[in-house]
Amino acid sequence: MNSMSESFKAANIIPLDFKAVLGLPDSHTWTPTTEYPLILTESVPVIDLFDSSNAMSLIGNACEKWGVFQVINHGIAIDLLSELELQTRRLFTLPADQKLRAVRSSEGFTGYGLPRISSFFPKLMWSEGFSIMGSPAEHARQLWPQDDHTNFCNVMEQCQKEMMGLSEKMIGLVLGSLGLTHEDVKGLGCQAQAQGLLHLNSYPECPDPSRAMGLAPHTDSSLLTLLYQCNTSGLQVFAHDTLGWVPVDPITGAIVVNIGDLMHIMSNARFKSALHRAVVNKIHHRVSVAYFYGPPRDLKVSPWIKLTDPDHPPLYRPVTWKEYLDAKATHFNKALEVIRNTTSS
Ligand SMILES: C=C1C[C@]23C[C@@]1(O)CC[C@H]2[C@@]12CCC[C@@](C)(C(=O)O1)[C@H]2[C@@H]3C(=O)O
Ligand SMILES: O=C(O)CCC(=O)C(=O)O
Ligand SMILES: [Fe+2]
Repeated sequence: MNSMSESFKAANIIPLDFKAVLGLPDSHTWTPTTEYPLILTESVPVIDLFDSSNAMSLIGNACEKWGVFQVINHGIAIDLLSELELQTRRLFTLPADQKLRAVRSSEGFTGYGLPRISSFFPKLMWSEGFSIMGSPAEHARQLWPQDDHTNFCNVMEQCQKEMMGLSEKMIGLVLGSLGLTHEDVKGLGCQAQAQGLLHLNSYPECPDPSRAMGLAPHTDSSLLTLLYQCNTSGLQVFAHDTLGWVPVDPITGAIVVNIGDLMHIMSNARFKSALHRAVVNKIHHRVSVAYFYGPPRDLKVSPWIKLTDPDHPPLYRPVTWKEYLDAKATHFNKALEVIRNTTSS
């Protein structure tokens, strides 16, 4: 085990043992930029799903302006979200060597590791993650070989189920706001085939937050992402009109909904995927949980016919989620440009 963790360390592909360092190591020191200010006078919309009379139009406006909004009264029980936070903290507070038993393989999607976008930056991020697709039992056994991991698995499985349900509901509302029905987008909105990935994020207390980066600016590759911030601030969204970073203040029990790149493609760029980042702080160990919702494995995603006409030609060529993730792994924030039709303006 030791030799494996040593070789990963040498290649810088496993997270730091955050508890073992006192100051910010050079490997994690970013040059602070003042290029884009923090904007405290604006905030992303908060939409009450219980008030179904105008939720759809509020969602449409939020997707056009921000690509992100928060939902309340979404139907996922607060007790389950609290359990989710507890189990997430339980995992990340394990000793570093224990977490490394469940390290994500280079080709794998699941397990413990650095943010996948780390290779695009000269400095490392002040965070670690753990991805789950389907049953987490195998990784849970590696993490807790002696202890009971039933609770961890039950909570993660229940959350995946609930988040899949909420994603389906949100997709319906987002499509509706574009004037589309499930009939128009055959192949989407079918729980049996849609794919979801639950991703736990951990941002330990940081000795020098102004020179560290929790999660560097990125858009998600999904159709949409649900994010539970566990009541600790840190998420910021880039506002393209005012050119600044807007904090997404956590609201107890609220879930953040992000438009991902695949929805950007399907809406023919009417809805922009939201550029966002996570900052860290000195006092709190912040955890968050993202659920990436995507189309069925073999479905080629392309701009919806109904949203295109001679004045609005399809801007992107068809891609599967897997093909898009491959493009993202090579081109990162330029992936959307790479799949843009060359004939469109
Ligand atoms: C399905 C996925 C989306 C994601 C890559 C992944 O395979 C699993 C982790 C996801 C995540 C979480 C942190 C930010 C992000 C850009 C990354 O590096 O890994 C996203 C990826 C994404 O949306 O492209
Ligand atoms: O932790 C957060 O607030 C953001 C997480 C995120 O952007 C992600 O997991 O893709
Ligand atoms: Fe994200």
